[in-house]
Amino acid sequence: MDPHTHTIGESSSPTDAVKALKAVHDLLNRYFTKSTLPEESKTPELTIIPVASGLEETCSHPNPSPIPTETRSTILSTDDKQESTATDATNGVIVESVNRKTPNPEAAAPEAKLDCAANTNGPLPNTVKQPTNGAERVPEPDQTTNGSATNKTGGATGSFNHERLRVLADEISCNVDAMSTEEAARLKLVTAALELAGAVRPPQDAIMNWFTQMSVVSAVRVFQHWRVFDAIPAEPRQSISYSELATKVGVEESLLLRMSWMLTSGAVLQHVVPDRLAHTPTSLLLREAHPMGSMFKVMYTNIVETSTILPSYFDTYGKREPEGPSHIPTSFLAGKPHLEYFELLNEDPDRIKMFMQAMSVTHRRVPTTGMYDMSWLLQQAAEEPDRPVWVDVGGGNGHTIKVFREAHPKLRTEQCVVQDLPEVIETAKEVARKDEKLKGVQWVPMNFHKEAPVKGALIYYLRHIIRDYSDPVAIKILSNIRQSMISPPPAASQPGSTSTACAQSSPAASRILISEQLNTSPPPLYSAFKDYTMLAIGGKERTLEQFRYVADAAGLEVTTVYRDRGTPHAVIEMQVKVH
Ligand SMILES: C[S@@+](CC[C@H](N)C(=O)[O-])C[C@H]1O[C@@H](n2cnc3c(N)ncnc32)[C@H](O)[C@@H]1O
Repeated sequence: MDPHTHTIGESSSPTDAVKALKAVHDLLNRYFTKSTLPEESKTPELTIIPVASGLEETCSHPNPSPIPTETRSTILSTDDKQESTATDATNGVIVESVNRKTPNPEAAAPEAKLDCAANTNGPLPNTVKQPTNGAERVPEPDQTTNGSATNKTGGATGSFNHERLRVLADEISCNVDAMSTEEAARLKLVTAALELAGAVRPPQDAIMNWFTQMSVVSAVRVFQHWRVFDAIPAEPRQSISYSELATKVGVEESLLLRMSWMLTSGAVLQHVVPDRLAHTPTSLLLREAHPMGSMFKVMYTNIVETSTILPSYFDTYGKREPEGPSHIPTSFLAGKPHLEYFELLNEDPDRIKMFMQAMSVTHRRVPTTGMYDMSWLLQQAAEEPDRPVWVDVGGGNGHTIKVFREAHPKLRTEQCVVQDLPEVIETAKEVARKDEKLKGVQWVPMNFHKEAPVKGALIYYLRHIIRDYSDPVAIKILSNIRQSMISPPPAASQPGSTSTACAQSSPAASRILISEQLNTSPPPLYSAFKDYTMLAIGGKERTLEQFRYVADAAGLEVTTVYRDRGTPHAVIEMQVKVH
């Protein structure tokens, strides 16, 4: 074989991975069926905090059916002061209708009835408990994609919960066959494997593992800065010698070599015998042009760089949640504490561009469409053709509207509005001029801390907005929108409107849809990390109870929660409080 060529990911093809996992499973099974354990591994049992993961139930289904990502049937009957919950077994969305006196119009639609018998997948991993009262019932989300919690296995406490380890081994086995075709199966497998690895790792190794991860992260950031990832050939089976690469990026060869070792041993790059370097699928994502490369830089600043000033930040502002929107850890780090996070980003055109590029990867991990029942909305939009239907508050360059329009072509651009900061809108409008899919969209510059200029829209959509802010700031943003929700829609207030349909039906009440993570308390690792990154910018991820708190303080109430099954993401619907 030509030593200068190789196959990316050669050592870990899917077939090898499957064989390896099966072998691990067999080994573990043999190990667990042994009646005795070595004396030294027997440590006193410690208290284990139960955190439901849903893995146990999943395991009764070795080959779950794929979860379609589009369209969700819904709901629900809505009784006074009573919550109801249903799981759309076909499509994987959990819908909760909560605490609303007025029945939802869509609840009566026959096609909206949930048919649990149609669930051919067997019981869902996150079966929801029946409600007891309005405040208590917060069903556990499917945490299988959210990271591991070794306290379930007892590994982190120095003892082992063998039953849990068996469940994990089964989980790995259950999902091995399906993982190459089903994203949900792959995620479950990865999560179980991580938890298993964490559980069988001695505590010292766990901490040593943090050091290796810190070193990998540090070396990645330096290589990004030197543009090393862009200097390595990206074509399959290509590599570059260390000496050629050193010349290309202008770095001493011996230094480049040492830094590369961190990344080849960390499986970020691939060493090709005898003296060459090649990309892996992971390092390809870290190149300049790739959104994940931008996301890495954003996270590096918000987590790693910010961590260096967090102690002095809290010494300065007090050991409490940042109130924001200015005087937050990231602006303190930048030496410009008077700025808000987005003011800081907007100061530097390259930085805001990088941020926007980074945000585009969230669509893969964080579902945008597919959770909310759009059928009633599209029907209402047709009945009120002059009314603004979809106001995307903090909608950036219209990327989310585009995703919705692709999924729901009946959503007319003329009824869609994108609102954002004036500088963002200016650029977005320019770009959108060449984009057929955004033709007709209205672009409205605004500041959501001060106003909500479009009155009486059917939906005010806030994706990844509220979580950027503390409770007082979130309450102000929601209160501003509430003011516009209680103002009449333009069609109703404009005499001589061309709409005839409008005259036949009364305008539906405005709703707010908040699309972001819905936390549990305590959250699993992946959700906790996201909340931690929000702390750096003065924001927070919220539980349902915390959403209810900000809604109530803004004169709103949470009416329905549409929870995605595969991720901790949800759409939280709010309406103006009626009592
Ligand atoms: C985290 S991004 C979310 C973008 C988009 N909603 C999404 O889900 O991808 C936050 C957005 O809020 C906008 N924004 C920040 N501060 C704002 C303000 N005071 N008024 C209006 N928009 C603002 C930003 O420019 C940015 O587009």
